[in-house]
Amino acid sequence: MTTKYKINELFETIQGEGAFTGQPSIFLRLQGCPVGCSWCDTKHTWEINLSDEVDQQVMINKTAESDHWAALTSEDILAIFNRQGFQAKHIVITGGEPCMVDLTPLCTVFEAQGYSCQIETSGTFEIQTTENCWVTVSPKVNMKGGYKILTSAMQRANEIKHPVATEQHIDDLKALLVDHAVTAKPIYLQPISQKERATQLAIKTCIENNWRLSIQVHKYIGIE
Ligand SMILES: C[S@@+](CC[C@H](N)C(=O)[O-])C[C@H]1O[C@@H](n2cnc3c(N)ncnc32)[C@H](O)[C@@H]1O
Ligand SMILES: Nc1nc2[nH]cc(C(=O)O)c2c(=O)[nH]1
Ligand code: SF4
Ligand SMILES: [Mg+2]
Repeated sequence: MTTKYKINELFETIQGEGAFTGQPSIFLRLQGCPVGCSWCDTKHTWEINLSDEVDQQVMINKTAESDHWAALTSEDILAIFNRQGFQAKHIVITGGEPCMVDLTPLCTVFEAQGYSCQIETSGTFEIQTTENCWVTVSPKVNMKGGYKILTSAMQRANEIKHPVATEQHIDDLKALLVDHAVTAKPIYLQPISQKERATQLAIKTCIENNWRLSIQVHKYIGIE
């Protein structure tokens, strides 16, 4: 049977985070995440209720965040890209937690059509995707769901992007890098929710450690 993915949002915008910041991108937001970060931007994606399934057109036409999702195959998704006239050639698969499902079939189809793929993941599930896919791991420590960061995810990561608001978050990241033997990867600090104190902490810590700053550009310029 052809795999169907539960899609909460599908839109074209500018990537606002990490190494691809500034890149026109098509975003696919998958439904479902059990990790439970208290400051999560996308709490509307957490629960998967079968009663929240909607038609693809209803999902695409959403004007506000909701927990509605549509079940789509890779081919359904490609057909929507074409119908919408999207020009971006980079696809960001996020959520929710996209790595709860095997993304290999999806990324294989996209890459065969000339797209590059990127996954945004918490690193708490096995990362199943193509070799060329860019993987952004944003490790989550001590969250409500109790999920643990996998060493395989830290090793697969092309970049590590850590949300920070307190010194504890920096200490958590340093411990993770040691525990999972991570060396020579780009490390981004991302201030949580544009808070002034978090941003100052991130700037200072980036300079001290030769890490990079990711400031969720889309929120500053008011795009999706
Ligand atoms: C919404 S998550 C979805 C993908 C995946 N579950 C994850 O956590 O990486 C996408 C990115 O947004 C970050 N994020 C979520 N809420 C945030 C917030 N309030 N401030 C800064 N970054 C946030 C996450 O850490 C992650 O890098
Ligand atoms: N513009 C834009 N860039 C993003 N980068 C990561 C996002 C996410 O929610 O995963 C995101 C998002 O929601 N919008
Ligand atoms: S892992 Fe990602 S989607 Fe899940 S709660 Fe945390 S930030 Fe939100
Ligand atoms: Mg977002």
